[in-house]
Amino acid sequence: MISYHHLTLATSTTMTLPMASSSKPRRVIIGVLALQGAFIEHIHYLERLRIPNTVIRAIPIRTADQLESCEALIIPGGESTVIQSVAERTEGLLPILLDFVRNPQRAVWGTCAGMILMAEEDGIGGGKVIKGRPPQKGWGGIEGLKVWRNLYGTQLESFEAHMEIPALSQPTKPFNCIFIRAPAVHSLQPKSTSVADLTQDLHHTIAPTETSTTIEVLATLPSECTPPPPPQDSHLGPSNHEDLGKVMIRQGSKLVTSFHPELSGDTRIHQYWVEKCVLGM
Ligand SMILES: NC(=O)CC[C@H](N)C(=O)O
Repeated sequence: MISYHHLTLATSTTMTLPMASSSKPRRVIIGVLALQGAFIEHIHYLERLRIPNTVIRAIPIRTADQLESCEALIIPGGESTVIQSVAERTEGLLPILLDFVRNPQRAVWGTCAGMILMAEEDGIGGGKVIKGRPPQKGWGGIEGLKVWRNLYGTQLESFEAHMEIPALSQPTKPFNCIFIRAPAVHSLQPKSTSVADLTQDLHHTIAPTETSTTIEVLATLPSECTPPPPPQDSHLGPSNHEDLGKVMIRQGSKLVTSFHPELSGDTRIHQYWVEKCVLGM
């Protein structure tokens, strides 16, 4: 089911679907925040997708105007403190970015550092505290998500976990999940919504009235891979041990993954996000 080993170069084939030729294709512009980190890989993966009757244009986002031209956004992995500080120093960008990320109608996907940035406003712990700067703030996106930066350890503790993810196409084909100084979920306690664990369920359905708010846990690491709990006396409060291994979480149009699908050689998570969160298929 799941194998776990240290990081090696990953190769795999991509999945493509035939283009339908009949009706006028839907055009969608997807932005990838390009302030720092692994943004170009996401652009390349989006360009590889083949979704019937859909034309995807993937563009790098560095300004508020560019963001406003997009329907959906990926916040890539990299270094969340650097992405935050470049966003702060880019005129007019941060307020538009925060509105975009917090708007339930906008599809947003955060990978690794991007997941950190999609935590609650006061929901980030761990990592280095930079002297003279206030604690890093989350931008929001997933309700009740608190994360702990670098809980799996340093770059040297990077690892791969081959996991079956039931929500994806070819669900029994393991996905190569690559963790690089990944954050762990400190706790996932939404105030007004429910959390559905879909890691085992191949035939799940979420009632239509709940789809916009229900939090769906789509992948969880096995217990032997989960990191040790963070300090219990931090400003985040006690962590929830059961939440630590949750590595792929969706809430309506929002998705977070603590690993790097854009380095896996496999486009199935990009396909999933575009189909379910961006196009609502
Ligand atoms: N691979 C990554 O995106 C690492 C995230 C990084 N540890 C951070 O705190 O932002």
